[in-house]
Amino acid sequence: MLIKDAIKDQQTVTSEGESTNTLLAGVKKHEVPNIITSNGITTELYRPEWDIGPEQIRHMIHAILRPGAISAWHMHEFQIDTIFVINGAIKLVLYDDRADSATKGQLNVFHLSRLRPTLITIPPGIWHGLQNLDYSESSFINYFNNPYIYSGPDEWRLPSDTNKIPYQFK
Ligand SMILES: Cc1cn([C@H]2C[C@H](O)[C@@H](COP(=O)(O)OP(=O)(O)O[C@H]3O[C@@H](C)C(=O)[C@@H](O)[C@H]3O)O2)c(=O)[nH]c1=O
Repeated sequence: MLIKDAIKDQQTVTSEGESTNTLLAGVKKHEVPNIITSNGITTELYRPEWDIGPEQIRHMIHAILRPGAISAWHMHEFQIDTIFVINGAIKLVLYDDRADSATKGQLNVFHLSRLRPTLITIPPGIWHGLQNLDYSESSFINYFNNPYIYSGPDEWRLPSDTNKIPYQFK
């Protein structure tokens, strides 16, 4: 007889290894191949004709997270973020609180690593948080459609342990 609290796994990936998760409205995911070369690895991160990222990259940052570190929660009114993990392993959690969104109230959780190079584009209005899952520094680049405005950043925040977002980092 099963132990009372046992929970049966549901499908999480297809036979092609694709997540069965539905992306939040406007969120885009684009895997990019590593080109193995005679001297290393080359990976494209932006092409204007891809259906990912902003029309034009107008700002870019490289952010390093210390082991286990959390960077949450962020939201932008006009900035489109495109995240690519450069090294290590990072959990990216998205939460849709947009009043008119078909996916309002829903979450996306991505486990990102250089082992499966993936670009994630986050539209304005989507709350997002990241956590370094590794035991050493992990880092990501984030390229934007707007330059960072030092005098008035397009940046809204909630504490990483807020109860306003139905997700708790551990
Ligand atoms: C984003 C950014 C921050 N800064 C400064 C402002 C502040 O003193 C310091 C840290 O700022 P932040 O906490 O915003 O940077 P960071 O901790 O890297 O957070 C970033 O996380 C990702 C997920 C995002 O969504 C980005 O918009 C940004 O908020 O760096 C810049 O000088 N230029 C920039 O482009």
